[in-house]
Order: sequence, then C-alpha cells, then structure tokens
Amino acid sequence: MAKITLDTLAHSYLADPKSPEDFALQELNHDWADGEAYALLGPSGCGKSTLLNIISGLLIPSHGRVLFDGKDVTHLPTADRNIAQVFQFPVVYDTMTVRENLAFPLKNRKLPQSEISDRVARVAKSIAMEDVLDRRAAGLTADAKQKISLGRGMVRDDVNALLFDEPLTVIDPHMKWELRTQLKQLHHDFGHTMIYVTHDQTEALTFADKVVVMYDGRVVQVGTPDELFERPAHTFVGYFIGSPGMNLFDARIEGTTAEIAGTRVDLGAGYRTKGGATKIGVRPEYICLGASGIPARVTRVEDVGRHKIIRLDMDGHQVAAIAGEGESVPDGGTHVQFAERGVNVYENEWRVPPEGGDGPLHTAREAA
Ligand SMILES: Nc1ncnc2c1ncn2[C@@H]1O[C@H](COP(=O)(O)OP(=O)(O)OP(=O)(O)O)[C@@H](O)[C@H]1O
Repeated sequence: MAKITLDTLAHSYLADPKSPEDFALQELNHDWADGEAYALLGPSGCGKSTLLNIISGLLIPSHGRVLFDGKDVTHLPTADRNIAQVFQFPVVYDTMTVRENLAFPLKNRKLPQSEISDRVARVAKSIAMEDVLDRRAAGLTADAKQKISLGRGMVRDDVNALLFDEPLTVIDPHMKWELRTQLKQLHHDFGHTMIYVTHDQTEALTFADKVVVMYDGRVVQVGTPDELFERPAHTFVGYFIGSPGMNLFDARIEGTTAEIAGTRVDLGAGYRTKGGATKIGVRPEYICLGASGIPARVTRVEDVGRHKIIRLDMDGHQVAAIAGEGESVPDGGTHVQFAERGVNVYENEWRVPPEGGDGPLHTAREAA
C-alpha cells in the first residue's frame, strides 16, 4: 500500500487555460493516507473522473505532481503504477472460469499455486461466489460479473492502491448494500488504500473512513461522515449530504445573535464575520417546532418509515424538519427553533467556526 500525495495538482483540458473556469480540476493539495478507505463524492461533472484518472495514470495533469510514497509518478503509465482498478462495467474474461478470472492477477505475478488457491478461496468467500468458482464467466449475470471484477481488484495484497469508479452502477439494488458491506470488510481484512468514486451519498458514507467532497472542480471538504453531517465546511456539502439536505437561511449576524426573517435568534456563540453574505445552516434533524421562535406554517408531512419529514413555509422560504415516527405534528401555524448544537454559520458559502472553537462532535444518531 502507499500514501498518495497530490502536490499543487490542477488540470485543464484546454491547451492555454486563462481563468479558473478553464480548469476541470482547481488546484489541490491532498494526502490519501496509506491503508485508508476514501470516497470521492460529488455531482456529475464536478471533476471526480478527472482526478481518479490522474491518480491512475490515464491522464497526465496539466499542473502539479502525483507522488506514491514520496516517489513522483506523474508521468508513469498506469501499468507501472501497481494499482488495481474496478470500473462501472465488469471487465472479465468470458472464456475463463470464475476461479481463473480471480487467479489471473496472481498468476501474472507468478505467485506459488498454494498461495493463489488460498487467496482465491478467501476472496470468493467474501463475494459469495464459492459455489460458482468452476463456472465459465460467459454465462453469468452482469451482477455476478461485476462481483468478479471487485474480487479480482482485491485479490492482490501488494498493490499501491485500489481505485473504484462507480463500481456498483450495474449491481441490483438489493445486492448493493451487501457488496458495500463486503467491500468494507475486505478493507478491514486487507488494509488497502482505497479510493471509491461515487455520486451516491449513501455509498460514500457507508463505505468510507473519510469522504472527499467535490463541487465544481474543487475539493470543498475532506472529512468523516460525522464531520460532513455536523460541520459541513461549505453550504454545498450541507445540502448535498443529508436527506433532506441542510436548511440554509439568509441571516444578519450580530455578536451571538442572528436575524432571520425578521426574528432574532440566539446562536449560543459569537461568530467573527468579515462583511460577506452570511447564512445560517441547520439540518432538518436539528429543527424543532414549538410555541416560540420564527413563525412558520406546516405545508406537508411525508411519512418515510422510521421518521416524518415536515415541510414548512417560513416567510416564503421552504424549510424541512424531521420528527420521530410517534411525534405529533402541528397542522397549521407553528414556530421554528434551532437546536443550538445544530447551528452552522456561513460567510460567502464557507463555514465560520464559533469564536473559541468547535466543541466535541455529536453524531446524527444523537440528534434532537
Ligand atoms: N476529455 C475531456 N475533454 C474536455 N473536457 C472534459 C473531458 N473530460 C471531462 N471534461 C470536463 O471536465 C469537467 C469534469 O468532468 P469529470 O468527468 O471529471 O466529472 P465527474 O465528476 O467524473 O462527472 P461524471 O460523474 O458525470 O463522470 C466537466 O466539465 C467535463 O465536461
């Protein structure tokens, strides 16, 4: 395994880029720690594939360097980077059996037969394909073939990194959860450095130790799932992650209070802003309804199983709140309050920490 360093990396597909908009990838410095599982998450067109292709060697960046354990590999072809890749669609040898497919990368490296057998058996178990090891790949479903691709990606333990590019796209929805869990287990067992590209927040948050969130060609936050939930560094992270995403309110901030829709709200801490456009971000999990606060009207209640999503109109702004299954919901006028620990302040879309620093992180499960 290797630590992967991106050193002042940027990429433009244009020959003579002039402005930031000409870059598919804005300048980025980042270390992918050895043995850690990362998800690279963002909407279509934000630059995920560009970044992954630079790491894998399919694309040479127009600016900056890529280092594997300190060694500059920026101009090394993919074949010389010692990485395993799993793509959106299965890449298997149809004429070979499942066993031969899984063993292929090990045979290429001339490992002893007994070790090949051991490793193939272990991976086959984790992808639940022990029963079909001697079947030819040709007759298998797309799901099964993609499981072989995943297994083949993980069969070697000497790769610098494992790169996954939306690997569960062709997998049946009920299998996705199972495969994600298996991938996590494989990471636990083998300790590969993994980078998993996806636009699906559930995939990213359940798979990764750390999620790298991209937006419009830049990395806007690298954090644990709890950090992304509790302290989104950018308003984009707030509304992209979460279901529904974070509520954002234009607010005028003065000392420890904010004025939102004509009502003063106590923020519980001071925030030093510099005159930019300020907003308050509060996740639906931290919105409480009661007799005091900002006047609002319930417009719809959606029952989504374990909880209810309450849609409100607050002075023309749409607000979402989450209530427990058994909780009663006012059916007309109410007031919106914010749980203090769920308040984030933004200036020009970037988070401003409270004066005196952030307290300990809570988790979503502890939400009010
Ligand atoms: N070969 C190329 N030539 C020119 N522009 C490109 C090329 N490939 C990608 N782009 C542009 O670079 C930007 C980032 O694209 P990229 O494919 O990296 O995003 P992505 O997040 O992987 O999107 P998706 O999830 O749709 O694959 C987009 O504006 C895209 O149009």
